[in-house]
Amino acid sequence: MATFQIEGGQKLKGEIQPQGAKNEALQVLCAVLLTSEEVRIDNIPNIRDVNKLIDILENLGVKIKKLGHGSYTFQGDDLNLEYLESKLFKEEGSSLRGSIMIVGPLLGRFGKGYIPRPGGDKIGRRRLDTHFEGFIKLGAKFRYNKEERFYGVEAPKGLKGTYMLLEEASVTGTANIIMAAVQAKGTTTIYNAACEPYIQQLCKMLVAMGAKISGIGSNLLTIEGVKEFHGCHHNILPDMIEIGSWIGLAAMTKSEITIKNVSWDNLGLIPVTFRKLGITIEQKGDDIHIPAHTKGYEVQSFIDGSIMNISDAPWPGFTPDLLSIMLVVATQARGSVLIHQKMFESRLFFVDKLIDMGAKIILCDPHRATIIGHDFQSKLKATTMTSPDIRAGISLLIAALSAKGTSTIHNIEQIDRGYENIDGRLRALGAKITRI
Ligand SMILES: CC(=O)N[C@H]1[C@@H](OP(=O)(O)OP(=O)(O)OC[C@H]2O[C@@H](n3ccc(=O)[nH]c3=O)[C@H](O)[C@@H]2O)O[C@H](CO)[C@@H](O)[C@@H]1O
Ligand SMILES: C=C(OP(=O)(O)O)C(=O)O
Repeated sequence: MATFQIEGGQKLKGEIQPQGAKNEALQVLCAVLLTSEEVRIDNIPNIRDVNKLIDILENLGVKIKKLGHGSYTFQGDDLNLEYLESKLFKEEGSSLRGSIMIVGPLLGRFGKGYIPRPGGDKIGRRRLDTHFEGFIKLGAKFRYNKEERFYGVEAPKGLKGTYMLLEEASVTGTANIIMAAVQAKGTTTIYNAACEPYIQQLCKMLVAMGAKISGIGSNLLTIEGVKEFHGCHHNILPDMIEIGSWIGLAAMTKSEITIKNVSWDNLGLIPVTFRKLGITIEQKGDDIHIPAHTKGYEVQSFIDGSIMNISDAPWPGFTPDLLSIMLVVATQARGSVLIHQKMFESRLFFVDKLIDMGAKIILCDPHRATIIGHDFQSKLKATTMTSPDIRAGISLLIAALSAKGTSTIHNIEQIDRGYENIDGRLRALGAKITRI
């Protein structure tokens, strides 16, 4: 278990280039399984979860060439499907959430797809029903080995297009079903589809490979199945969650930071939501400039004067992955705010660490926390803590960077799951952080 030691209270300054998006990378990497031709993907982030998925693809027999930083080619022309029933796959496949998305492409191409119960953040129940209900609708037979926690779907005679209304707009579920449906016979209509930029990017890549998809960007997708998929060249968008993390970090440490090439058009409500906390976000071309908030930032109120409430919703609503960061940034705001995490039931428990550091937070229930900001009148105090999940981890790191004294964060592998060389990039901005 690795650890960060952070000397808080340093002002940071400079430019940051966001990494490629983790959640998009996990989808488009699985899409290489659709074709025997070579697929090139650029801007792949060098993070733990993505590297684990690349290892899984390699063990499945995909030929992988690294062309340069973040650029790879993949060719799945001679796959080793026996790996799917091996002990190694049961270990590797269960270590991240994104591995679930190999099932859809494999089911469509080879008539079978298996997966151990996938891992990912321990942030509450994470069901897979949407994925498997979708495959069943497309004609697959489903089986689940409870003892081994091993899922399987099979469709030896191929998949058949159909209409489906998803029970939830599941991100990985929608991606998985799309990658199966593009290979099904006939037309599939998916209503209540998730439509995050990750999904839009996946659909654009699939279209470049030969798929026929309309409704991209909406929650109603129509897919005409095709037989052949070709190679393509895909470029991953900047990671909007990482961009939000840098915005929060800049505000809370009163630092002036420019985030380069953010793909502003794909940020949805992220800038508007940070502005609700009073944070100044300047758009300069496709960059975001955060000036030093020397006088702090003031929580806005609603038109009727009622207390600010920030909550998550499926896209184009505000992403749940930035609520932990919003919460930590609110601890130094002028004013109060209610953070409502509607999707995940265990994602707010990390606030006890912030309370230890002196933050004024009332955890109302597992989904809601009220934060009474300090307006920098009182600094958070350094402490020793353990990172419970990826976004709580980065939030605790932001708290430690703004705190008085030296903090220690254990289990930073959680942060490394989604943030590329976070300590090196922070040091380049002037932070005092060591990995031990
Ligand atoms: C690898 C990956 O891409 N992970 C992302 C993906 O996870 P993932 O695809 O696993 O998450 P889902 O979209 O399936 O759902 C996440 C949670 O939200 C709940 N839910 C979902 C949809 C809905 O309409 N209503 C609802 O309440 C689900 O019950 C579940 O508890 O999407 C999540 C939700 O944006 C993000 O936090 C994760 O970072
Ligand atoms: C919840 C997240 O990731 P995962 O779905 O991979 O666990 C996240 O990225 O915030």
